[in-house]
Amino acid sequence: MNYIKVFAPATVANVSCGFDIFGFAIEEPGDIVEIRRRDEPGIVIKDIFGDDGRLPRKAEKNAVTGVMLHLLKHLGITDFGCEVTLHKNMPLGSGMGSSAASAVAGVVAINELLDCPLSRADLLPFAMEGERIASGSAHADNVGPALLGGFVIIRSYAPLDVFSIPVPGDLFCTLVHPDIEINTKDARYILRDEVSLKNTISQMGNVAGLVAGLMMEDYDLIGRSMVDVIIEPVRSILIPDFNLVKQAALDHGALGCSISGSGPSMFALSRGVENAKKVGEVMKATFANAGIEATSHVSLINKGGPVVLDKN
Ligand SMILES: Nc1ncnc2c1ncn2[C@@H]1O[C@H](COP(=O)(O)OP(=O)(O)O)[C@@H](O)[C@H]1O
Ligand SMILES: N[C@@H](CCOP(=O)(O)O)C(=O)O
Repeated sequence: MNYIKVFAPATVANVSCGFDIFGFAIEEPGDIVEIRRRDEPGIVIKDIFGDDGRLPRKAEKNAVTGVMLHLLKHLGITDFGCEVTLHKNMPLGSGMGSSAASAVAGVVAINELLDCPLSRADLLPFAMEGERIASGSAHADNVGPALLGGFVIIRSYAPLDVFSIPVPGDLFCTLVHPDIEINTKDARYILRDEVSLKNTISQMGNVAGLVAGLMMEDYDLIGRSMVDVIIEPVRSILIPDFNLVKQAALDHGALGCSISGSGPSMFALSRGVENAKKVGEVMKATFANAGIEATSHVSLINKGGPVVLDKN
């Protein structure tokens, strides 16, 4: 095989109460990566579309190619050469798992081109290195679901223990991106190191309730459990009119609403596609009242993860 083209989806990380441990993939948007072999060894970035020239062109500095270098090193391959084209289909610093989509598409593509020496699940630590390149932190709650699909739980980072759980069939995500930028690195820096016992107890109850709600298809329990007393109060100040946008979503039937990843995107979960669309409209309108343009995506939870679009 000389050429491959791979799609990897956007993701919603944290899912309110599960900082660094919960995430799910959505259907669209997602990044697309093309890799073509070349005779000379080394990975070069040929083109990046959709980033307005902002992403690093040096292979080791870009999440899409940095993960490829990590994988080649692990496999002891020194003579491999390729050109990489990245189609960046979502904004940077969006809270939609933009860097993760690139990293996952990149690592899946090169693994396929090498005839799959590793399983998809075994690619996770390499995809996490893409997050380290992007934000200085190798969190797995975006790359996990982008790679494995579905609603993913990171039970432990050391050792890495990651798995997907079932979700109700009529559960829809509304993801709304206001046109501002927040880098994950900055949004992690402002978090406090210490958490009170009271907040820990409250958060643990909601984490347990959300998992149980998803697995038992109990929509009310899902909604009651989408409460984050630790991270949301700190980060929401970075998002203009956060409380109004959240309240608008809840007033129009969302089960729950919170920050997507480190923001500025916000997500809501709803029962049924019509409800999810309505919630998207009111969230966008509330941002518009604050003078902020926003775009929305309504999606089922994407159970498939990355897709090979073409190869030859
Ligand atoms: N392929 C890539 N796609 C997106 N961001 C990348 C990529 N490679 C490196 N980065 C860097 O990662 C940062 C954006 O990632 P992050 O802050 O986690 O945002 P997001 O929430 O959108 O993933 C930017 O500083 C960007 O330069
Ligand atoms: N758990 C991470 C998730 C960051 O998600 P992103 O989509 O903003 O990159 C965090 O909250 O820092």
